[in-house]
Amino acid sequence: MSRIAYFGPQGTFTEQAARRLAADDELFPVETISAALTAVRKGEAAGACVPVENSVEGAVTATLDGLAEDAPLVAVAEELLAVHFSVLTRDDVDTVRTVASHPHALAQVRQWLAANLPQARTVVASSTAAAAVAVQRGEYDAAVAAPVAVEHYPLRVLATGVADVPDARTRFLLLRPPGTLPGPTGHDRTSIVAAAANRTGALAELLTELAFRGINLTRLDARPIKGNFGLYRFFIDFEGHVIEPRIGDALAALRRRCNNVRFLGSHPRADGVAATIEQGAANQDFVNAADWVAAVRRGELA
Ligand SMILES: O=C(O)C(=O)C[C@]1(C(=O)O)C=C[C@@H](O)C=C1
Repeated sequence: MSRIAYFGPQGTFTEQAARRLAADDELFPVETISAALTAVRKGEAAGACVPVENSVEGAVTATLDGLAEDAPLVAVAEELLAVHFSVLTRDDVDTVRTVASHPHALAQVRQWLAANLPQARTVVASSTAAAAVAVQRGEYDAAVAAPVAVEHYPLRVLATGVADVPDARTRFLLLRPPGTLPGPTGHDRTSIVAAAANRTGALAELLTELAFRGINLTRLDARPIKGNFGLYRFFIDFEGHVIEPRIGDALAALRRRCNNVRFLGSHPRADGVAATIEQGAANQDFVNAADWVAAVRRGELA
């Protein structure tokens, strides 16, 4: 049994994801995403569970930035959770004047808050569960939290099933130091972060390397390279596993073209969606083509 740090405190959506991703491990909460990554880098945890993207609010930037810098970590598994919230308050609150939560959570319930608690001011907390803790302490009147939070913090449930977008989902990663990769399944996702050269067409060239090999993107995010105004690094997720010839071929091309490429993992997709294979871009096509070149070099074929 190993120790896995998760973005806490107890009662976050991330804790639920960690329970599924590392069911046999000992889980411990840390206050921030950055602290979860640091725990792994310092060897205090064997892995970390953190959110990476939400279908309504997009990238969890603390996770992206944390993966691009410092010692490399790789995603070995992912989990997808449906996200709808409970609004929690204390028994002594008559009128809700302040509502606290994680910024991603507040962004997912903006319309609900405007319609149901128009008088309330929103306050940012480090996580949904941290907001529940603050309400319990009397710092704020209500928290937008995961439904399980009420099992940890004895608060009054003002509303449940709160979500502006009914099928909102958040994707979570289980991160570990580089080591053995999970095996390919046919429904994998590979993630990289790359700093394209600062010249016309550099990003287009990078994406074309993937497109040429029939590789379907599942996400593209740009984040500023801090301290270099106007320069960005690109987080690119695509279908496939690094062990596959077509993916290895694309990664080698990106490595040639980019200033910097960091591999962030290949692992099965939580939604089980199989990779799209374009005509002429199957792994066997790459193997056959390489065999043909080898035969030409040996003078056996022309
Ligand atoms: O605060 C939490 O409960 C988290 O796990 C973080 C987080 C996020 O970063 O997106 C996870 C799921 C929800 O979308 C809202 C917040």
